[in-house]
Amino acid sequence: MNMSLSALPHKVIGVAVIWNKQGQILIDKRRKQGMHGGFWEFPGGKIEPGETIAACIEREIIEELGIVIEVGASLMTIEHNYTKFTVTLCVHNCRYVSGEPQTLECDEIRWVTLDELDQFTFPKANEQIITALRKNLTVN
Ligand SMILES: Nc1nc2c([nH]c(=O)n2[C@H]2C[C@H](O)[C@@H](COP(=O)(O)OP(=O)(O)OP(=O)(O)O)O2)c(=O)[nH]1
Ligand SMILES: [Mg+2]
Repeated sequence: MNMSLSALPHKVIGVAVIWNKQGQILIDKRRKQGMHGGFWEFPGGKIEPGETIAACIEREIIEELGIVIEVGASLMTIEHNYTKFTVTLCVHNCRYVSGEPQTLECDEIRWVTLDELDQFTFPKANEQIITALRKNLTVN
């Protein structure tokens, strides 16, 4: 039987590319269970009804990592179809402000350089984000 994409759940996610003063980016390793368990990601999560993207990203980063950031410009918006759901990733560049990152909702946290990103496994949709960061492009 042919399932249309529209039959799948759709998630709209605010995603933070958080830069520190050393030019490193913060990534976290998702917990083992579920789809994309054990993958590395840029922190973020679902946008709640009535919430702006910036407010979502700020809230998610406090909830997941316990740190304060400043949400900056949009880097890009990505639509991606996974087998069991579809996502819109609203990716913003952000600046680290304060606090020590804590593994409140993930297994591991690292500050990495752009060159080091290859050493980590990300979900498929992230290829576009990493390419854009490397090219220092601003899309959308
Ligand atoms: N935060 C984040 N999510 C990403 C990235 N790349 C990517 O494909 N995603 C996808 C994977 C997840 O299914 C989704 C983020 O969802 P989430 O962390 O808020 O929550 P979830 O879907 O794991 O949990 P649930 O509440 O639906 O059970 O977006 C990324 O770099 N960062
Ligand atoms: Mg999340």
